[in-house]
Order: sequence, then C-alpha cells, then structure tokens
Amino acid sequence: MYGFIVNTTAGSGKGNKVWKKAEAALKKNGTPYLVSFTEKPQDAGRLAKDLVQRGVNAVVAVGGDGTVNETAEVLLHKCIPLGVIPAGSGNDFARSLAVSNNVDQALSRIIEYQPKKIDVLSLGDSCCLTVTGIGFDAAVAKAANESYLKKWFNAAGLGRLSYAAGVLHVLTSFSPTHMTITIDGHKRVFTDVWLTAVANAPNYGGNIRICPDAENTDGYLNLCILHGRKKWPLLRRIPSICQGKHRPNKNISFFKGKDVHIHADSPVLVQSDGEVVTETPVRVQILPGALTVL
Ligand SMILES: Nc1ncnc2c1ncn2[C@@H]1O[C@H](COP(=O)(O)OP(=O)(O)OP(=O)(O)O)[C@@H](O)[C@H]1O
Repeated sequence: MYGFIVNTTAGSGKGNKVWKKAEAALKKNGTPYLVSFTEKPQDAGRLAKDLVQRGVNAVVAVGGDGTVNETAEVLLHKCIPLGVIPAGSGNDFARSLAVSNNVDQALSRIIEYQPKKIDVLSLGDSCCLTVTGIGFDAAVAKAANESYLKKWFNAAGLGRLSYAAGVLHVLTSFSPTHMTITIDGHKRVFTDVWLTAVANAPNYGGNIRICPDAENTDGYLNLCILHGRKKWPLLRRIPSICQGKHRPNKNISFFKGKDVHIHADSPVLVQSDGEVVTETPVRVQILPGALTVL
C-alpha cells in the first residue's frame, strides 16, 4: 500500500492537477493507496507520521520541495522510502534524483520500487535535501515566497521566474556580512559574504547549479561561498553560476566537509529547500544514508 501526501496548493494549484492525473493512473492500474491532503504549512509531517502508523510501504509527496522536505523529516533513519511526484515551482529535489516531471513516468518509478539510501543535511531542528543557503538566497526565497508574483508566474508555467523577480528585489537592499565558517574544525573568516551555500545536491532555486560537484550519496556536504565588496564581479558570474560553470577565484570559494558552523557578524537568514528556516548562527551536518528514496 502506497501513502500519498498531496499539497494541492504547490505550484499555485499544480499539485491538484498532478494528483488528479496520478490518482487516475493508480485507479487504472488497480494500485492500492491511501491519500491525505495538506491544509496548511507543516501538515505534511503530521500526515506522514499517520501514514507510517497505518503501515504504508512508501510515503509519496505530491508537491514541491517544501512538501517533500516536511515529509522526509518523518522518514529519516526509517526503512520506509520517500517517493516524489513533482508539482511545485522549483522541484529541485526531484531534479536531483532525475525524477521525471511527467506524472505517469514519476508514478511508474515509484511502483517499480527500487529503494536507495541518500544523505541528508541536518540543521538540528530541521533537515535539508538539496541546498541550505545563508544570506542572499535566503533573502530571495523569503521575497519569492511572499511575492504575489509567484502565483502569476506559476499559473503561466514560469515558476522559476518568481526566483528571478526575488533576485532583482533583494539586489537593491541586500548588504553582505562577515562570516566565520568552521568546516570540520578548521576556522576561516570571510569578509563581505553574499551567500554561503551548503549543498547535498548540485541544484536549487529552480536548477541553479550552485555546487555542481555535490552528490547526495558521497557522505559529504559541499560549500560554495560568494564573497567580495563589489556586486558587479559576482553579478556578471550569475549566468555561469546558474549553469554550474563557475570556478574558484578571489570571489568564489568551494569546500567539502561533514560538519560546518556558520556565524555572521549580524543575524543572516537561512533557507533550506526553498523555505526560510532560521537565522545564523547555524550548524549543518551531513547524515550519510539517512533517507531511503524511490
Ligand atoms: N494547503 C496548504 N495551504 C497553504 N500552504 C500549504 C498547504 N499545504 C502545504 N503548504 C505549504 O506550502 C509551502 C510550499 O509548498 P511546496 O514547496 O510544496 O510548493 P512550491 O513552493 O510551489 O514548490 P517549490 O518549493 O518546489 O518551489 C510549504 O512550506 C508547505 O508547508
């Protein structure tokens, strides 16, 4: 028996359309399933716990990265796998697993049932499957998620543009800060940090490949730190950063590790899987093989 958690509001209503297609396919195939619908933020975790107690073989999130994140948290260190049918605006976790955006194909992958273990980032109280971002990107996530434009972009099938609009909005007001970043006990100080990305997967924000070498099965977290007093050297690298073609230089630093502490001179927003979760100081650790996925 499969348990589905559906966020009908994901992707500004795409969740509902995607679920209708998936449900029709489940009925056609005679696949047994239970379904629960989220009604508000944080519902997915509660519903996932309930489905686990009812003995499902897998919990499938139908939604975007926020819904997937809340569902995954309940399944950490359990052998019940997480499945995903992408229905959000970014869908970066699904992309990192190469899950198809085609509902039938995504569902076939779940029914084929080939579980594998992946790493997860732990922030203590919460987890992250893709990228935890500290600084500029968290401010963008906040602006994009709060923007009335997200609804319009999603309705037009241009979900990624809500992040682009957020970038333009935040660029006018954001100030970089000094950060002390301690990776596996080695302390480094960076001045004028725009963004520190701690990644378990290469992509976020609708396929921006911030840490192109990140893998969710290697037991390591990857860092990319964008720093420098002037905006322009970083701004002109945005196209190469989006494609994951950026290389280390005086404004871009890459590291790899297992345990990172980030402290900023003044509190800086932190986002995980596209939702703002906390402020600095923050500690991020890799949990190797903590989640089973389909
Ligand atoms: N019924 C609901 N009404 C309002 N918000 C909800 C509801 N169900 C879930 N949520 C919240 O909506 C937020 C966004 O959901 P989700 O991330 O799945 O979609 P998205 O933002 O469109 O996609 P993506 O994160 O991939 O861009 C989540 O934080 C979730 O907690």
